[in-house]
This record gives sequence, structure tokens and C-alpha cells, in this order.
Amino acid sequence: MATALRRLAKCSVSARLLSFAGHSRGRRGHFARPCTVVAQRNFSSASTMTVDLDSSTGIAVMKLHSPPVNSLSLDFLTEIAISLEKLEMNKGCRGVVVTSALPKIFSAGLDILEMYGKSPERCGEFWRAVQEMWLKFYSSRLVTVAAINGSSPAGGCLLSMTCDYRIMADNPRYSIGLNETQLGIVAPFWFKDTMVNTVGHRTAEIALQLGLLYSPQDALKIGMVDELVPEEKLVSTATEAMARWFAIPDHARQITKSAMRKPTIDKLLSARETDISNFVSFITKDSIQKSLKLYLENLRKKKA
Ligand SMILES: CCCCCCCCC/C=C/C(=O)SCCNC(=O)CCNC(=O)[C@H](O)C(C)(C)COP(=O)(O)OP(=O)(O)OC[C@H]1O[C@@H](n2cnc3c(N)ncnc32)[C@H](O)[C@@H]1OP(=O)(O)O
Repeated sequence: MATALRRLAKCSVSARLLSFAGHSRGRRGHFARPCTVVAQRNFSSASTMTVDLDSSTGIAVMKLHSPPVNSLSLDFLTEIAISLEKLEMNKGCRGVVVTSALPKIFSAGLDILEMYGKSPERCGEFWRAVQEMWLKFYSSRLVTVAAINGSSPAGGCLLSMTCDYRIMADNPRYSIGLNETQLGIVAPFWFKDTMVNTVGHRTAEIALQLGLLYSPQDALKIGMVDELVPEEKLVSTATEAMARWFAIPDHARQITKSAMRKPTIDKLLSARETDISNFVSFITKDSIQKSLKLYLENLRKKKA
């Protein structure tokens, strides 16, 4: 099932990117075959998330639910990407709010177990899925709002930074940032570019080198998130925020979004295979595997 889903994701992303960049050969022709989408309220049958589309507002809410911490495994990444793809293809959908169904955690980032003790082939497949999710969100025609209702390190932060707007629960126990260096690993260039595009070069440089995780208040100060609200108001504020974006004609907003993001997207698209082989050779190094092992042990010790 997951393999079939992954194949489906692979075949449709490039078509959508072309379409979004204004080079479409005709939307219907491209998308009708691989995915059949019917307007319906509950959009996802995956157990790891719910996607509810309100057809009266055009807003979908995607709630991630992969206990214990919404870590992004190969299968979960694929399901997220496919769910977004389905929404993309639904003309009744104009925006999506991404949030977590788990308490206290938006997403713990990439699943470290996917990077530890795995074969090079599997690591490569995993990394392609990470790229795919990023490409889909970063190039989405939809208005994307992250409602960050818990901690959001590394890949979790990346997912939220692909969105057009971020609202975080104002709870000092939560944190957000790209903390890769703390694990002894390195955020790849497109993670770095997304961060630079969000908070600016100087702030990104400090944040990335030190692997900083920010409190919501500090994340607001540096522009990593756009708004803080009490947790119970998060999703309602996100849907309200959507109204501001919906007030702009879709085509004008979409072309502007594409103009802003296309250079960053093209950079990855033109180096995709090299990026995968760089990742595989980096992550399978003995020294990196040792760092990951230590990090995992520390995570477990912290709990004991
Ligand atoms: C050239 C360049 C090339 C490129 C080079 C490579 C680039 C790689 C880029 C990497 C990007 C990433 O996202 S790397 C991932 C970074 N993520 C992190 O550092 C987050 C680590 N996790 C945490 O800080 C915490 O778990 C947090 C999310 C705040 C939740 O804390 P809690 O106290 O609620 O929960 P915990 O008890 O810690 O965790 C519950 C269980 O989940 C597990 N767990 C937690 N996070 C996990 C994770 N990300 N992946 C797997 N498992 C995880 C714990 O081990 C526990 O397992 P059990 O003990 O078995 O129950």
C-alpha cells in the first residue's frame, strides 16, 4: 500500500510544479488520471491523520496523528504529501490548515529511526520522500497555514516554514527551530534556504550553527512564527487568518507566491539526485551513525 502511494506521489508532483509555475499542459489532463478526487468532508482514510474539508469555506484542516510524536517516517511523509496533492486537485479547496492531533507536539521532525541503521537504498527512498513533501508544500497553489500546537523541532519546523503563515500556541514549554547541529547532523541547503527565506540571513546563520530551538515568544521576535495565540484559539485563528489571504484574487496571489519561491524550488529540483546521494553518503558514515545513536540514547534516558 505504502509503496503504491509513494509511486503515486512521485508521478504527480512534477506535473503540479509545472502547472504552478505557469507551464501547464492543461491541469485536467495532468491530474485526472493518477488521482480521482471526489468532494467530500473527510478527505483522508489514513489512520495517521484526518483531513476535513469544509466545502462552504474552502478550508481544509489537516490534523497529524502519528503517535507518539508525529515523527516523519517514510510512510507518514508519503501520506502527508498525497493528502496535500488530493486537496490541490480539488477545485473546492482554497486553503489548508496544518496542525497536530497530538497533545503538546506539532511534529518531532524527521523520524530518526529512518536515518539510523538503515540500508543506503532505504535512506535514499526516505530522503526522496522528505524532498517530495517539501516540494509539495513549498509550491502549493493553496493558502497554507501552520497552526503549531506543540513543539516543532527540525523537520517539524521545516514543515511549518513551508507554509504561507504560522500561528503558534503561546506556551513557553513548546519550542521550534532547526536543531540539526545538536544531533551532529547538518541541515541541507534547502532547509537552510527555507529558513533564510523566513527569518533572513543573519538570524538563520546564528540559528542554524547553534541549532537553536526558540520559545514561542522568541520565535515571534525573529519572525519564525507570525502570530501567537492561546492554544484553544489556534485553529479558529488560523481559519480567520485565511480570510485575509482569500480576499486576494487567487491567480495574483499564486503567481506572486511562485515568483517568491521558484528560485529556491528550482535549486532543489536541479540538484535532487545529487542531494539524495549526498544525504545517503553523509548519513551512513560511521561517525554520523554514532552521533545519532547517542542522541537516541539520550532521548530515551531523558524519559527514564
Ligand atoms: C550533506 C548534507 C546531508 C544532510 C544531512 C542530514 C539532514 C537530516 C535533517 C534532519 C532533520 C530532522 O528532523 S532530525 C529529527 C530532529 N528531532 C529532534 O531532535 C526531536 C527529538 N525529540 C524531542 O525533542 C522530544 O521527543 C519532543 C518532540 C520534544 C517530545 O518530548 P516528549 O517528552 O513528549 O516525548 P519523548 O519521551 O522524548 O519521546 C517519545 C518517544 O518518541 C521518540 N522520538 C522523539 N523524537 C523522535 C524522532 N524525531 N524520531 C524518532 N523517534 C523520536 C523518543 O525516543 C521516545 O521513544 P521511546 O523512548 O521509544 O518511547
